[in-house]
Amino acid sequence: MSTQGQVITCKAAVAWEPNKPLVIEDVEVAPPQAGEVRIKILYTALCHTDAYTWSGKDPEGLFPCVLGHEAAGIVESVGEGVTDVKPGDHVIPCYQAECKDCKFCKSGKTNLCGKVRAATGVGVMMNDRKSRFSIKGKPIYHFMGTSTFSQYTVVHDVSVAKIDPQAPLEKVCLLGCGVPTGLGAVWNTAKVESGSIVSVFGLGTVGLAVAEGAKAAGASRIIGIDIDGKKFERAKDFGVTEFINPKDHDKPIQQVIVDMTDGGVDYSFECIGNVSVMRSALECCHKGWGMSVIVGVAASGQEISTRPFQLVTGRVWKGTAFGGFKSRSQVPWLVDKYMKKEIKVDEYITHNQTLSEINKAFDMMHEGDCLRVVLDMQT
Ligand SMILES: NC(=O)C1=CN([C@@H]2O[C@H](COP(=O)(O)OP(=O)(O)OC[C@H]3O[C@@H](n4cnc5c(N)ncnc54)[C@H](O)[C@@H]3O)[C@@H](O)[C@H]2O)C=CC1
Ligand SMILES: N[C@@H](CCC(=O)N[C@@H](CSC=O)C(=O)NCC(=O)O)C(=O)O
Ligand SMILES: [Zn+2]
Ligand SMILES: [Zn+2]
Repeated sequence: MSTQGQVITCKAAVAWEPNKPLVIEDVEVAPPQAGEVRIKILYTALCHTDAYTWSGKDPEGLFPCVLGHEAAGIVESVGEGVTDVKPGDHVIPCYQAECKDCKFCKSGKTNLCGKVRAATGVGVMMNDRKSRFSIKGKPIYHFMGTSTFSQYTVVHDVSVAKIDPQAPLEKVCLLGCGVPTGLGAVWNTAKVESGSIVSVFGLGTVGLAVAEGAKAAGASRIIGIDIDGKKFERAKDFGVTEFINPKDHDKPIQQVIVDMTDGGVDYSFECIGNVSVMRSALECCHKGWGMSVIVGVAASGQEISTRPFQLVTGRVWKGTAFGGFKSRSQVPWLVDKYMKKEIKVDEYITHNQTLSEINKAFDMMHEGDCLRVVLDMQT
């Protein structure tokens, strides 16, 4: 029986309050309005940004909400005027939209899009500034324009990438966030050249994807820095050539790196979300040209600092959102690269769980051996 035009009642993990366990609830998901798409989510991974917002440290965090933004699914129905996808299409929801028409999209200078950001930042849909999720009439906020911890979600059409239907959704869900962010930080934001010396702070999924991207770009040395020494062995498989544990050194870590690289690295990447490490990442860069890219998301109220002289003497400080990838145009390309075995995805999945086990899955995510946990949403 078709569900088009009907309210769908399904299971979703609801964050009622910061830091309180998520609760699996029966949630009503309204039909998509004009310019919207309702997606049956089959698989979602957990990202540290979900945990960050859940913790209450995100200034944009709103409760109650349905978190989740790294997923894959199948279009169930579309609203009026939606032409780029149709029911049955395999898709990846994209928290970074791409309308191809706004000032940002047309600039050729950024992957940020202005079309729906004002609505997604406050947990509602553009059309009527309301949520499509409710429980017994009480609205539940959307999150990042994706809310993938629900068996069905509604997103804006500019936030949907249509992908190869042959691609395994239980794997390519990862191409909704962490892996593209690391690869793109190297390829799009820093534009690392062959022969470069690179340092990566934090060897979780994002940092390992930076290493993978740097290896593909032909970096001559890839220095991985992590306070958890257990991360080092696995990181070799992603391209890391040298390892430093800051706990093994008395000197500031930036000085250790400057000393071992004849003046500093060409490119550094902060993949943790720690503002003190962001400073170290900048200051380990080579005078005159070294570039540091902030990838990690820092808590509300945190600020970065350095001596301005670091920038006066030629170091460059940048940041990246979704690795600078234009989502609707380039996520399908990333899926194709995965299908051709040109990028890793499976290797980042260390755990599998189901939606009902989501709280356990978040506990796992915080364990040292975990990269990504993928949830099967339909069991
Ligand atoms: N800018 C963007 O578009 C995106 C940003 N992110 C952010 O990227 C960050 C990294 O994400 P994941 O790799 O999934 O996280 P993760 O928690 O798996 O990895 C972080 C790593 O940093 C290490 N670490 C922690 N403190 C450290 C310190 N002081 N010095 C050295 N290493 C330290 C940990 O041991 C861990 O291996 C998070 O802040 C996440 O929110 C994630 C996706 C997209
Ligand atoms: N809401 C937070 C900012 C969170 C943030 O920086 N998000 C990243 C993606 S992190 C994915 O896991 C991002 O793309 N930001 C750009 C954007 O438009 O949101 C805060 O207000 O601090
Ligand atoms: Zn993420
Ligand atoms: Zn746009």
